[in-house]
Amino acid sequence: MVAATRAAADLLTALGVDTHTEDTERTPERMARALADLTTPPPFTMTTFPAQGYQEMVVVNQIPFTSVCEHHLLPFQGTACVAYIPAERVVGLSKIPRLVEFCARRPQVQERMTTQIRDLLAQHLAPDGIGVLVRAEHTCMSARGVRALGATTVTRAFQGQLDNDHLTRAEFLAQAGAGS
Ligand SMILES: Nc1nc2c(ncn2[C@@H]2O[C@H](COP(=O)(O)OP(=O)(O)OP(=O)(O)O)[C@@H](O)[C@H]2O)c(=O)[nH]1
Ligand SMILES: [Zn+2]
Repeated sequence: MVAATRAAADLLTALGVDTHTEDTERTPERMARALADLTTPPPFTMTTFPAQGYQEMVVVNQIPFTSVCEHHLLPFQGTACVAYIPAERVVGLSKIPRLVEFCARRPQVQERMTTQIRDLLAQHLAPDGIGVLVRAEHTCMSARGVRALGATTVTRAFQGQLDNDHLTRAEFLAQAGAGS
């Protein structure tokens, strides 16, 4: 963290921010820690169990996440809805928000985060179908630049039955609140 703290101090100084007041003398260190927290994926392991005859869609909705756009390193925040149709196994439910967090806590673009969630779930679980819908607000688009406060971006990724079967996909989109 020493190098990052020094770099943060240099950046703040270059921007004309005083880092020598009582309030701001530890700001470079806090800034370095905060940015490391936002850009370092936590460890991730998957736990699965036998499906025991369960064949219907499993939907985990309203999963909150915070990521940072790789263009401005500013946060984008929102929710993900992740669904799958089991083949042989089901996944430990908490592992789905953990998977979302694993994909979010790194410099990202929303589209790639969405497909990474799908592809990692496919790799670890091999289900019959996957649907991912991510809805987010980008502060690089609301707090600065175009200042489109309240604009939300929706991205989706599908695989297997959710990709091929329009009725199944429509059922997922209704669950994910895609129309709202
Ligand atoms: N597709 C995509 N674009 C993103 C995402 N996050 C940020 N961006 C965009 O990345 C683009 C970078 O454009 P540039 O023109 O290089 O940067 P800029 O001058 O800061 O652009 P403005 O934001 O329009 O002021 C902007 O249009 C951002 O809105 C994302 O997750 N997905
Ligand atoms: Zn951005």
